[in-house]
Amino acid sequence: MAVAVEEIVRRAGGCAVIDGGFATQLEALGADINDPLWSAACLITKPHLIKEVHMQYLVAGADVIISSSYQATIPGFLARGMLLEEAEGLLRRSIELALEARDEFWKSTLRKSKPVYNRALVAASIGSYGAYLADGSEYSGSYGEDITAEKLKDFHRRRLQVLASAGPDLIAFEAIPNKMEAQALVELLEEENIQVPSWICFSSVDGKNLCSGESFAECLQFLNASDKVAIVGVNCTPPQFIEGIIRELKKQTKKAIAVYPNSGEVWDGRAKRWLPAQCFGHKSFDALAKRWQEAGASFVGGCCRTTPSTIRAVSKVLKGKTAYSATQI
Ligand SMILES: C[S+](C)CC[C@H](N)C(=O)O
Ligand SMILES: N[C@@H](CCS)C(=O)O
Ligand SMILES: [Zn+2]
Repeated sequence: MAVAVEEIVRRAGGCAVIDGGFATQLEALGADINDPLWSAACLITKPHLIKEVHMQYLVAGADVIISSSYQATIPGFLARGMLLEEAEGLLRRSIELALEARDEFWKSTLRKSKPVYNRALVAASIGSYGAYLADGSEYSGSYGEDITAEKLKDFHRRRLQVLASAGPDLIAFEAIPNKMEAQALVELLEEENIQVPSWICFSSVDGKNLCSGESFAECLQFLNASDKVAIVGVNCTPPQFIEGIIRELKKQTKKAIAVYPNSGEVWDGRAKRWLPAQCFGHKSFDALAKRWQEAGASFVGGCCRTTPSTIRAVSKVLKGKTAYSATQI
C-alpha cells in the first residue's frame, strides 16, 4: 500500500472516512444534472458548486474526497462541441477544484489549531464505460457483443493519463460492473505505468457478485497480482449487502478494502431517476458503518443518495470523540 494511503488510515484511527454522494449533493445545492455528462456537466456550468460540495464533505469529516470526474469523459466533452484541449482542461480542473477545496479547508483547520481533522486525500474519480453510455449498463455490466478489453482501454487511456498527471493522491475507479473492464483497467495501469495508487471498486445488485454476475473471486486473482491497485472494494451498492461482501473480499485479498454504498434506492437507467426501495437514512447507515469497520473495511463512506449528514454520522461513529460537528470549526 502506498505511504499516503497507509498514513491516512493510521491517522484516521484504523478506518478512513470517504465522502458521500457527490452528484446527490450537487443536486441538493440546486444543480441540474439531468445531462449526458451527469454531474460532470457542472464542470462547465457550475464549478463553484463542485468546490462547495467538496467543502461540505470535508467539514462533515471526510478523510478522502472524490473528484467530480465520474462521468467526465473526453468523448462526452467532444460531443458537446469542445476541442480536445478544452476537454482535457476540464478533466484537470476537476482535480484542481478538489485540491483547492482540500488545501483551503486544511489551512482554515490548522488556523484553529485543533487536531480535529486529517488532511484529506483527493481521489480522482473514473466511472465505468457504462456510466459514459448512460444507458443503465453501469448496473448490468452488459456492454454488448462488440466490446473488447482493448476498446475499453482505448476509452479509458487518455482520461486516466490526464487525471493521473493532475496531482491527485489516489485514482478511484468507481462502480465497475464487470470483469472485462476491471481487467482492462489493471492492464492500463501497468501499460501507462501510473504511479498514483488506485482503488478499484465494483458495483453489485445481488450482494454476491458484480453487476454482471461474475464473481469477486475471479477478479481478485488479477487485482491481487497488481502493485498498482492499493485498495479494492464496492460502491453504489445497497447497504444491506456490504457486510457479506467485505467478508467475501477478506477471504480473497490482503489489500485494503473500501466500501461506500448508496442509500439502498435503485437507479432506473431509462427513466433516469432513483426508485424508492429500502432506504437507509444516516441513523441506520452509521450503525452499519461500524459493522463494516469491524468486518475489516479500512475505508468507509457513502455513494449516491447519501449526503454530508450521512458522512458526519459515519465520521462520528468511526472516529468517536475526534469527530466534531460542522459548527465547531
Ligand atoms: C451512478 S448513476 C446514477 C450515474 C448516472 C448515469 N450514468 C446516467 O448518466 O444516467
Ligand atoms: N463519485 C460519484 C459516484 C457515482 S456512482 C458520485 O458520488 O456522484
Ligand atoms: Zn453512486
